[in-house]
Amino acid sequence: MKIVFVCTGNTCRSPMAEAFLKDIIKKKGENIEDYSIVSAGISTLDGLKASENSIVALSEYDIDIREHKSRALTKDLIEDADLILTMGKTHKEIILKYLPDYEGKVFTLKEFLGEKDFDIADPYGGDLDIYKNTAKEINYYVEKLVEKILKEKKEN
Ligand SMILES: N[C@@H](Cc1ccc(OP(=O)(O)O)cc1)C(=O)O
Repeated sequence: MKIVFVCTGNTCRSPMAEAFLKDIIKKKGENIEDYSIVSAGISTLDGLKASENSIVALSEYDIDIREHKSRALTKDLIEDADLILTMGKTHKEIILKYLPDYEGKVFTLKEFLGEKDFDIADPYGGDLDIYKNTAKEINYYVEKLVEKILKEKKEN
């Protein structure tokens, strides 16, 4: 299964989501080789480090994202993915504005999990507490995501 998380800069939210998903999938005893889990940004450059506060926030979960390098979202990444999960509504809207054919596989993370409030707020420029809250929120939803993926896998 190929999943792409999308945010704006790919230095804060989507790298957290990517790292949480890899970590939780492994902890559930799943074979990580069965999954391709990446993240990308709608408006970024390739090769930027994760923001310092994101690195610190995830270190509290014993997750190390110091090696993360940002990547710009591409049409190829979207075409190739099974599921594209965006951090905000705008990210989804931008993708579908250019690539409307992929409507069936692009969702906000919260929408995909049946929530009404669609955005994971952008912590960019905020203090460490804001990043810790973002990490907590993303971790919560990624836990739910794993439950959903594994449930669907069992049923199929
Ligand atoms: N605001 C930044 C870009 C940016 C926006 C959001 C951001 O956070 P995230 O990686 O969660 O989208 C990171 C970077 C700029 O001034 O260019």
